[in-house]
Amino acid sequence: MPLFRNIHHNPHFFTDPQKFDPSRFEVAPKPNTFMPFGSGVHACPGNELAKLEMLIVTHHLVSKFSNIFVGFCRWVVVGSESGIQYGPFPVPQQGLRTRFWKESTT
Ligand code: HEM
Repeated sequence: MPLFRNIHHNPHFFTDPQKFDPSRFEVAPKPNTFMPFGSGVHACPGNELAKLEMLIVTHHLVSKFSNIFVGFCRWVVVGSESGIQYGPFPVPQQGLRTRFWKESTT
């Protein structure tokens, strides 16, 4: 399995590769420089399911816990927002504890 993290953080392909900036993956600088789900015969078979789940979660966050027109969110990260652990994929260290709430807009 290629070291995807090394490719995604390679300074030959990306300027300031350690900076959290997902937009740099919008257009891959070269073929096979953005492989979040791997490639080849062992590429992730859960690819489409994972993307669908992320879309659904984002939909609920935006439609139930924020208002993009007024510009507010009803969620906040509780505790540390920094720190990454690799196992081997990067995830927030000790999870990303978040508080959500609902309130009346009237
Ligand atoms: C954001 C979510 C996910 C990411 C980033 C991800 C990423 C990956 C990567 C990088 C690989 C290795 C590919 C390679 O060796 O070239 C992999 C393999 C695999 N993934 Fe995922 N995956 C995700 C979600 C899922 C889900 C939801 C499932 C199943 C429901 C799944 C099942 C698998 C399986 C079974 C393999 C092994 C495939 C093989 O070795 O033939 N993954 N995944």
